[in-house]
Amino acid sequence: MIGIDGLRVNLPGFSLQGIDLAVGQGEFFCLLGPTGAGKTLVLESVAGIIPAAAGRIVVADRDVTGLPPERRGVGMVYQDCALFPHLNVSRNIQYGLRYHNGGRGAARTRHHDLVERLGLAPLLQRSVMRLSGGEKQRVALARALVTAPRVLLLDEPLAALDPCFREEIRSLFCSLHQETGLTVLMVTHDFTDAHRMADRVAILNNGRIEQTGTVAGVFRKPATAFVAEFVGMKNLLPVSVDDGRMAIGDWALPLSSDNGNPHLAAIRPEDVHLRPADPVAGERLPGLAGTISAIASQGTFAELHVAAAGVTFTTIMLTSRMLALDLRQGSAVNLAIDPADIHLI
Ligand SMILES: Nc1ncnc2c1ncn2[C@@H]1O[C@H](COP(=O)(O)OP(=O)(O)OP(=O)(O)O)[C@@H](O)[C@H]1O
Repeated sequence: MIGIDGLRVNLPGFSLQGIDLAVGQGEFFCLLGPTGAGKTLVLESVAGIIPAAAGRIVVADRDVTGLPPERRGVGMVYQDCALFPHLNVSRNIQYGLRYHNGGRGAARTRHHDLVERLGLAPLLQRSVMRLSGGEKQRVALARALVTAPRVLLLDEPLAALDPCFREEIRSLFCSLHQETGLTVLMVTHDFTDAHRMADRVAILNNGRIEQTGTVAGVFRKPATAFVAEFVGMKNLLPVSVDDGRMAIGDWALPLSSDNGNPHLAAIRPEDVHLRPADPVAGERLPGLAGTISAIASQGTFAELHVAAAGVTFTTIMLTSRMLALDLRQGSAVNLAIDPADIHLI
């Protein structure tokens, strides 16, 4: 439904360097990456706001590379909503139709349906300056959808919302997507959004795609150290390989022939299980003796750094459990890590 082939964009000081992406009909696809990675530029290229220096963009089987924005069949919602402050809610929504050809009757029906669906009826005459963050996003969404776009582009639509509205708008996007089967390409730098909404994701770094895959695949099996760090693999530890065995620090483990020649072990913090020093009788996971070297409180959770086997492992634990076990800096502990949870890069 959206095809991006070899897209290049050259700007002073930044370029998109050969982006390839295929988003299927009805798919909810998230483009993730740190700030300045080029995510918005990819969306703006699809929307026709930024010209491509090379490559091809296809929307709904039509090559739109040379078409102006209003003829591409895309609707776009921005982080800050980009509503017109001098127009009321109703006129902001109708503005979306200004540059679009199409039946007036059908547009009126869509306008009516969207106003109902998005709960905007009581707000139609209100100035957009007097709306909450969540209401503004609903108006921006209605303005984008009133043109009946073939695809919806969302540029960090949740980033400016406080947590309460964020959940409301997340649920709204999910149900709208399920009801309409619309193809969605959304930019975010929050992996929670991807977990909640996306079928697949691509991770962008400095103008290039590092990895594309299902949310679970990228989360559990990052292809590069950059992606591993981005998805929160707090343990990225050097691996040495010798004679069919590998070692993480002093911890020796078997190396299967499928593992190739890894240089990094990536382990999620929640997969590093910490117990008080004496291993529980019958413990089946391999244990490593260690000492807590630092504790960083995160409120409900605490991040614990544990020196073991000559390296430092990072784990997380409920603060209440940590206090109940009387764990503190310097406490002797035992770490259990299932080798199946070690992802080799
Ligand atoms: N019109 C432009 N002219 C020149 N440089 C630009 C333009 N638009 C974006 N850039 C630069 O291109 C780079 C990528 O910008 P982009 O907005 O795509 O990043 P992003 O991944 O969406 O970041 P964020 O998450 O912070 O929004 C940045 O360095 C930005 O300053």
